[in-house]
Amino acid sequence: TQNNLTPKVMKESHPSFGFYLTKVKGLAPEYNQHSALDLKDIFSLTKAKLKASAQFNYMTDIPWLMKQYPAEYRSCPLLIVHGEQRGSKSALEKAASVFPNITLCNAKLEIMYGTHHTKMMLLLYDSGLRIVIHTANLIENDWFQKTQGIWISPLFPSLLGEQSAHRGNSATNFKGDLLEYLSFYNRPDIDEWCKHIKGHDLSNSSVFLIGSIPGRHLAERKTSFGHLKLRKVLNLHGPEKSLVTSSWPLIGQFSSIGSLGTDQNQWLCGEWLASLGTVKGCSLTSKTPLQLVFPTVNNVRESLEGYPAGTSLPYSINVAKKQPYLRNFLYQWKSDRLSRSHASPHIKTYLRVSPDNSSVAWFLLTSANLSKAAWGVLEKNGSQFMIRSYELGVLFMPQYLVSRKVFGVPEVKERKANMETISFPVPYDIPLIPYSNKDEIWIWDIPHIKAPDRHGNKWCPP
Ligand SMILES: O=C(O)c1cnc2c(S(=O)(=O)O)cccc2c1O
Repeated sequence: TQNNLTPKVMKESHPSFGFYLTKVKGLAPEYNQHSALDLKDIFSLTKAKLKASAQFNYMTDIPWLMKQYPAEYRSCPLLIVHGEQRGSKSALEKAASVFPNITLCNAKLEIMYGTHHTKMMLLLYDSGLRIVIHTANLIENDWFQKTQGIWISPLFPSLLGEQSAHRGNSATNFKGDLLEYLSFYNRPDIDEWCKHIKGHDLSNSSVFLIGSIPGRHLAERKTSFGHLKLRKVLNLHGPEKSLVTSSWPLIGQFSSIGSLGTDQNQWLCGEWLASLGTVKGCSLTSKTPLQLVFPTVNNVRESLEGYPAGTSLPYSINVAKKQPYLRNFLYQWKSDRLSRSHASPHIKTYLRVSPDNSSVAWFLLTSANLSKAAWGVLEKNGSQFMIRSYELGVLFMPQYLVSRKVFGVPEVKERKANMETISFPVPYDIPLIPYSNKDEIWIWDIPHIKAPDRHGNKWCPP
């Protein structure tokens, strides 16, 4: 019998720091009960009355989305922010036209190949505002058989009529950064939501916002977004370099990979790794060991979905063959602790781990895959920073969440003596498992016919 899996009304000091995964159908209850949510759970976390909501996403199935809202809220104003263009835009307009409460907002995409990847919900209640930043498309296929990440904010109280960009901010400047990110859409419907955000007290938000806005950013705006924003935050608020030395590996985990350049030292192990390897007071430690988690062909074949999981892992052969060096950094998807080794990853996470795999210096949940389009690339001798896509993520820093220097890693047997640390619920098993010499990286546009998946099918793309 399906016992009541909706979480108890969440204590604001939930030990997961507001970080959750999506439920996976068919798992034993304990793997779904506490730190896993589905969309209906998100709408039921509070008894407060929903007044309006905004959904920022890449793919939205409007009829399905409306069914996830409790019936009494299906007529509340809903703003859907998307990046559809041409045919798919008119399809979305057609689907939305059936629902008078839905307004569509088309994020401008003026740079080629840019997409609106950002996945965020703004939920305005009669007694507060909740923000959700996550990795799942608003389509059924993304919500019950994959590993997806969700950050749920506290229910931020109203400033009782006052609107302020500064009051109700936090030490992480979350409110300021969110307002800045939203201002770059330059859309009236989004500006309306900025007024709601200004009207609430976000001083309880203890995560940093790391967003990407398409553009060629100059001067101080270069560090407002993408990997240069992360570099700035780590430089100002990151771990001590005496503790987190360059021997601490950087783990990147994602569901797609872009063209990273023919030489790994150009972007990947150059400017990108220098940013993610930054610690307080210094950066440019590109000696950081790099570990990249991306599913093998076997990981996909053995997943709950079988080979079709690969339709959400769009790594193309034309890109892969230009960067064989990636092989040196690759690790498998494995999440036995959470019973999600077969829940194909659509989540994207980045973290810094100690060489002995006992501690985590910081953890980022984001929509950003491993690509220049998402993270940005310096151009014109570093004078401008070019980003193609909208992305959004939240950075969990131990000092701001548990006033400790590091998080622990869950299930670390030999806990160091008196290292009473608080674990961060990392969604995959650490230590990571490297690719075996027989493993191949998943590529979605070539055949995979050596062995059938659990549904008895092979993969023969069109
Ligand atoms: O969640 C997203 O934001 C996202 C973006 N793009 C995807 C693509 S593709 O546009 O890159 O071809 C192909 C398959 C799945 C995708 C996806 O899940």
